[in-house]
Amino acid sequence: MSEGPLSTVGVIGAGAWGTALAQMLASDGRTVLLWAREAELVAAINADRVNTPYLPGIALHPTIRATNDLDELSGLATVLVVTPAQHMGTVLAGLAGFSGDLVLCSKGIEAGTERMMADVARAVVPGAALAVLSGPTFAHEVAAGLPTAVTLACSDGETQWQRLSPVIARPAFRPYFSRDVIGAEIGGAVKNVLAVACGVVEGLRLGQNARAALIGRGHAEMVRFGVAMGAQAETLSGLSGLGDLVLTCTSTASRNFTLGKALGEGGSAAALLGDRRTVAEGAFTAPVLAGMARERGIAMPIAEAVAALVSDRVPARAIVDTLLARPLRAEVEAGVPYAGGEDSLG
Ligand SMILES: NC(=O)C1=CN([C@@H]2O[C@H](COP(=O)(O)OP(=O)(O)OC[C@H]3O[C@@H](n4cnc5c(N)ncnc54)[C@H](O)[C@@H]3O)[C@@H](O)[C@H]2O)C=CC1
Ligand SMILES: O=C(CO)COP(=O)(O)O
Repeated sequence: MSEGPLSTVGVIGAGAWGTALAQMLASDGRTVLLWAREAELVAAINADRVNTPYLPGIALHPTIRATNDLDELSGLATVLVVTPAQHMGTVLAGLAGFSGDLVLCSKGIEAGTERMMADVARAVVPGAALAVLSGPTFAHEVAAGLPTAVTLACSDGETQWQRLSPVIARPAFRPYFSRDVIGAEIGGAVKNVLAVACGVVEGLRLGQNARAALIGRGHAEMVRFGVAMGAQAETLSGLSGLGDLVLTCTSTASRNFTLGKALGEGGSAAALLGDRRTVAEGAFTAPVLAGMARERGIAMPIAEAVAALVSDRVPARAIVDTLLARPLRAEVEAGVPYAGGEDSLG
């Protein structure tokens, strides 16, 4: 299906992912309005056609225009939101009256409120039609035009998909339709936490078996939590769940994995998080995710371990010992990966 004359698309957030999405969207010649928080970045993108701080080495298409003014995006039909998860609510407050399709691309859970990104957006921009775009998508690969597939979960179902898919799909960028908004959100948020854990395995040189075990048992945690929150298990085994989990748990291109590796090598979380410019969402999601799981009686020992680690409460080696000492149990119970058990990681 074609969308007629190419519509202008807005992108909020000019970090690596927002800029890569703008580049992908502009690849068919359409205008993309890219909102950046930093005035100097707006000027640099418009003058030099490159986003050196966040996506260096990519020559941006001429139809991308950066702006610092959210009002410029308020009348568009489609806007992608790509801020760090913890700042989405504050930034979206500047677009409160928006009534088009708002496509949420950030991965995380809001600390303090325990809100998923769609809950944040629904509260702040009540007139928008929400969708979630999530999947295995390293920004630099999408910006380079390499083949990529994502879940596009539409809260308004097929009608919204018919509107959005021609705007978002490109020959090498394939969205797959879903109605499972919460499932797509949980996959992206939880995999960041698990990627930190896989980085720790690498930093401690625990081997490939340990990494695969962590991906398998981490996925079990994702499914337990997701199903309890109303997600479909199938979504969590798809692109935005298992697909993204495998990508981020196996590559030093992942910021979350790299953070975990440095923690495994003995770095302190406070020091590692203190002066980074780019966002490792798992560090912010782990404590709130672990808290939500505890409140609901859902066993998530790996998420608990990462929460303890990013708070500098327990050293990495001690956490591994605790995980290995857990009682033996069934792998699957009544169709859901085993849900029982208590853990204490400090
Ligand atoms: N980089 C990637 O490959 C992918 C990232 N994502 C998600 O996209 C979201 C954005 O990540 P990136 O684009 O990678 O960011 P980034 O790490 O490249 O850049 C950090 C961004 O945070 C913004 N920022 C810093 N302080 C802020 C504040 N107080 N208020 C508002 N914005 C602030 C900066 O302006 C910049 O845009 C995250 O939720 C991430 O999980 C999703 C898929 C792929
Ligand atoms: O979400 C991502 C890939 O899908 C990016 O992962 P990192 O934030 O760990 O780099």
